[in-house]
Amino acid sequence: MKYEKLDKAAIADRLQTASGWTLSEDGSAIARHFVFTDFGEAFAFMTRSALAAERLDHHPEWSNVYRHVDVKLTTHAAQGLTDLDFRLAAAMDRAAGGRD
Ligand SMILES: C[C@H](O)[C@H](O)[C@H]1CNC2=NC(N)=NC(=O)C2=N1
Repeated sequence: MKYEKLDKAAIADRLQTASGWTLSEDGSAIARHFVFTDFGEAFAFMTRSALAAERLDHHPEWSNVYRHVDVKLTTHAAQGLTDLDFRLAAAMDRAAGGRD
């Protein structure tokens, strides 16, 4: 698959509608920390996110401790951010709201 790496201006633009996500220092990834009421809610979020990731064929780097989920999104094949990262970020935001 051909991945089009976003430039600085495009990343800044996409970040405006990805509230809660922060850009890594080197600009190659976005990250968000999700907190849920308990482990069950965190894991349900991860399940919904995993299904969204499969649909997009784009996968998160993440870790889970109890009710916390740390997510980092980057496109390995492009060694930077692409449209897919922001699409997955939006899907994960919806998954956190239980709507995905
Ligand atoms: C063949 C398949 O499309 C690729 O291996 C996909 C799978 N998921 C992926 N996920 C992420 N985050 N980056 C990738 O480059 C990537 N590549």
